[in-house]
Parts: sequence; C-alpha cells; structure tokens
Amino acid sequence: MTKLSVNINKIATLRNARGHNRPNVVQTALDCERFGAEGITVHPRPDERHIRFQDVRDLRRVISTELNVEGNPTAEFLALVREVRPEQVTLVPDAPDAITSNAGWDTIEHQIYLTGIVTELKSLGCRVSIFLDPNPAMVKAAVGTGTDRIELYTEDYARRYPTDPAAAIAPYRTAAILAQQLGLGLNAGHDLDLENLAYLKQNLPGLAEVSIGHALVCDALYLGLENTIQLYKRQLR
Ligand SMILES: CC(=O)[C@@H](O)[C@H](O)COP(=O)(O)O
Ligand SMILES: NCC(=O)COP(=O)(O)O
Repeated sequence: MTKLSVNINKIATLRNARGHNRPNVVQTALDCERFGAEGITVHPRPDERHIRFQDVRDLRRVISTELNVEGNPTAEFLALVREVRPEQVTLVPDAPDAITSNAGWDTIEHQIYLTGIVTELKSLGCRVSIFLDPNPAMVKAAVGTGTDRIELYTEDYARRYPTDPAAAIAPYRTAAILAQQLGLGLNAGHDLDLENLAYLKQNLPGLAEVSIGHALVCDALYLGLENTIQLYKRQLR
C-alpha cells in the first residue's frame, strides 16, 4: 500500500496573501485527514513564505496520522524538529532563495554531514528520508548515512511523462529496485498529479509514500478537497 501525504504548503501561501487566518491551515490539515489523507507534509522555508514555524508546532498538536516535515537541516530547522519530533523528517538540500526544491542530495559529497544529522534525528524517534535524484550512486551512498528511506525527486519524471512515459520512469524504476535491494524504504514526490501518479505507482516496487501538494491543491479548486483526495488515493491502489 502506498500512503498519500498531502503537502499543505499552498494552503499556507493562500492564507499568507491576506495576513489573516483564511484558509485555516490547521483545519485544512484535519480535513485532509478526515477525507482520507494518510499523512500531512509541510516544508517550512527560512523566509516562512508559506508554512510558518509556528504552523508546524500547531499541527503537531492535532495531527493523528503522520506529520512529515521537509527541509534543509539548518540550525533553525533542526531546533524546530527537536521540539516537535515529527513522525518523519525529509532532508532536502534547497537553497534559501529556491522557488521550490530543485535537486536531490549528493550523498557521496555530504555523507559525513548527513550521517550526523540522520543519527540525531533517529535518536529523537523520527523516521528519516533523504531527498534524492534517481541516481544509483546516490542511492548506494544513502545507505551509509543510516537513513530509513529515500524520497525520489520526481520533477524530471513529471516533466517527461506526457511525451514518453517509459523513458521517464526508467531511471526511477532502477533506483527503486536498487533501494529495495539495499533495504531502504521508498518515498516519492514533486509535481505528481492525477495524470502521472498511477503509472509511477505501478512501476516503482515498494513505494511506501507519496507527498503531493501543488497539483492536488489546484485540482481541489475545481473538484473539492474531499473528492480530490479520494481521486489521488484511487491512483495509488
Ligand atoms: C521537497 C519537495 O519536493 C517539494 O516539492 C516541496 O516540499 C514543495 O515545496 P514548495 O511548496 O515550496 O514548492
Ligand atoms: N515532497 C514533495 C512534496 O511534498 C510535494 O511536492 P509538490 O506536489 O508540491 O510538487
């Protein structure tokens, strides 16, 4: 079974546009759970342009599924994670000014750095996932960090899927099989949508979880949040 974790960054973007509390990020997270989401993902960035650090504290108090906190493990990020102890932390090497996440870790170059962070996060009781491009060398080196899972960065898959699905999925399938052989759990995310999700699921053995935000929130504008979550879950059966 592949779990759907709904990324609610864009709900916070909308809320922040007016400075009040509409839409209410915490209530939306609770509603996502009620409508079938098996987790809630947030990616607090240093400028707090969408999810704020306080949102993560507020969510921690109410989330009953799985809270997945993504981000670059800066001192501020690590302090937050020590405080809220989410079920899962996904380490993402994004620059503070990046519009969105745009690459996976180089687990060879940053092996020692990542190992220290993974060790601490696991000692806090968090499952750790490392955001990776579908590069076999990076998957192999991820094992050395002690991480529980990897999250395959699916932007390239999503971009190539409409013209050549088989070519788009090939490196991801290779990486997924390798991860399984090496005993790493597998997550995936970025730019997944109702068009490309089922094919990803069918082709990645052992896919434990997908985190989806941007397209899901866009679809919800037309289809409604409950219906949209159900439609995404249907792609994962
Ligand atoms: C880690 C990842 O893949 C991103 O998709 C991210 O969590 C989304 O961030 P934004 O909502 O800021 O684009
Ligand atoms: N980890 C990926 C994520 O949380 C959502 O990415 P996107 O669906 O907003 O591109």
